[in-house]
Amino acid sequence: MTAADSNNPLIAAIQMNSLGEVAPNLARADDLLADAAKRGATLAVLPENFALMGARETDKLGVAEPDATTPEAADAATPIQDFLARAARDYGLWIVAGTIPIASHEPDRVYAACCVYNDSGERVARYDKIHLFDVGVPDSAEAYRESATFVPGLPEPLVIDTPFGMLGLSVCYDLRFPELYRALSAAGAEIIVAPSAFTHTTGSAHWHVLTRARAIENLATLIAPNQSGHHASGRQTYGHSLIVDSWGQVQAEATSDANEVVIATLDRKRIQTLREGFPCLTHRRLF
Ligand SMILES: O=C(O)CNC(=O)[C@H](CS)NC(=O)CCC(=O)C(=O)O
Repeated sequence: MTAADSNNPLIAAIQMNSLGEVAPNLARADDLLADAAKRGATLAVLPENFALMGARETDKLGVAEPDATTPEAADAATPIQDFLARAARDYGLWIVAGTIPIASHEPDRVYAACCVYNDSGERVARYDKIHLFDVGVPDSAEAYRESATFVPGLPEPLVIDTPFGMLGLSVCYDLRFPELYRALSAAGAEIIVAPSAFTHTTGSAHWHVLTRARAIENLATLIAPNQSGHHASGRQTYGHSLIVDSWGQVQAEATSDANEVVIATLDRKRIQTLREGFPCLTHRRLF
């Protein structure tokens, strides 16, 4: 298998243990992307918050950037987005860049933006996380209020045309909202990404079931890189980054709780064959 085999490209989920400073996280992401490219991947997906898992949620405000494709960025520094464009171009790799904090119209809240770069380093899409993690974790002292720092994206499915198929975008907590994935597959998605920072507690209980269910329901390949290990906040994330095929089987899974690249073959033909022979997507009665 080579990267040139466009019907069966290699795809990578990049697991990270991101810490509290941007520069070392970008250096680590750079190494991992280079490794994915060297191993023949044509698409690599970074986890949520790959550039910063800070001591406090509000640390993300301090590193938020204007959207580099807008006039507001003309006089501003955009080091994270510059890095992503450069890495995609240098490594000839499509990159789905987990999430990064991008400025909103509000002074004290930002978007959790998932930007996609093609292998020439052009940004071809931006999805803003729709569902925000405002929860108390049952039977634990853990509580999260993502909406204190983040503005939700508009509730619209985003699917983009790529050389390896129609790619649907989602992030982390979105995995608990199956209607988004229905909307993505209805809009043509064959591959769905879900870059994540699942907590260790909820990941142990739900990560494999949620990712596999979304793949099974939609007969779509799911690429779900996760944060892993302990972070500057003292929190622990679950790891077990996954590539799940369109029949819901785990094709590749991270085995460490550190930085790791997991790679699998995307079988595009199988997605089509499955959808024709097992047409549950066309048997829908409600949505
Ligand atoms: O915790 C951190 O520092 C980073 N986490 C994140 O960035 C995001 C928002 S708080 N995590 C999730 O959405 C977890 C969802 C989840 O775990 C579930 O749905 O069970």
